[in-house]
Amino acid sequence: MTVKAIEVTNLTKSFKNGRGISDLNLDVDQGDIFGFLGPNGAGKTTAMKMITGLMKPDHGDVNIFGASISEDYVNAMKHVGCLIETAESYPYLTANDNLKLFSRFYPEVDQRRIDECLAITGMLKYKNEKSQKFSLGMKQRLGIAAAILSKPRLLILDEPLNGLDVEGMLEMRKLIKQLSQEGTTFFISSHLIHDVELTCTRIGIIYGGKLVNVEYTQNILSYYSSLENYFVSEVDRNGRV
Ligand SMILES: Nc1ncnc2c1ncn2[C@@H]1O[C@H](COP(=O)(O)OP(=O)(O)OP(=O)(O)O)[C@@H](O)[C@H]1O
Repeated sequence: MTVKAIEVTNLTKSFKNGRGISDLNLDVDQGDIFGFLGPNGAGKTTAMKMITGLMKPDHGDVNIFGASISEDYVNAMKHVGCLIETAESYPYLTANDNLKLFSRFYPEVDQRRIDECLAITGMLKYKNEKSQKFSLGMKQRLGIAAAILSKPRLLILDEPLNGLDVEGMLEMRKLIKQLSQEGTTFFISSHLIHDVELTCTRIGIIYGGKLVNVEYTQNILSYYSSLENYFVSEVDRNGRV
């Protein structure tokens, strides 16, 4: 049996205001483009921060390719690239120099690979421009370029379409599919139902801090006319909170 890309067990985080994540259990198989779909405030970023070790859960654990985030962080994150919340870069450095700085964590990443990542994300033509002049979409692409530098087996992306225009969204979707065909597994959070429907092979719906259901996109679309109809029906079935 192949090891799961991500295994989340009983993940719980309760903020002082009573909101957070409650007893989240989910698996992401290798090869999935897993869409973590939920409205604003559903708990996507909180879950993703715990999955990538940026936030400590109250309970539960996460295994990535079999290694525990809480007990074996370095091994768990060894094959992971991530982009959580907004893509940060050094504004006074060029796109190229930002990636060079980032690549110091990865001895195998050379200038050729940096150029390759800039090309893959459509940023090669802005290679020598400082990131302070970049639009949100360009910063997002630079963030993805940084996340794929080390050729990670798993990419964890929090709202990767944030700030992208229609053309940017099409390109990002194409990029995700291309990397997926080359063997990368994805865990992507989004509140954009239409985009998740077009991009993801499996979908987990999160609502009010709880995972409502997980299903293959193909199965959803064989029973429902759109992901939106499925989403509304699942949320209703599980009781709006
Ligand atoms: N540090 C915190 N302290 C208190 N409450 C928080 C904290 N971080 C998040 N929350 C609350 O937890 C809930 C989940 O927030 P989270 O940012 O995970 O949602 P999200 O699904 O990523 O939403 P969005 O799409 O708007 O980014 C929200 O109600 C939010 O107000």
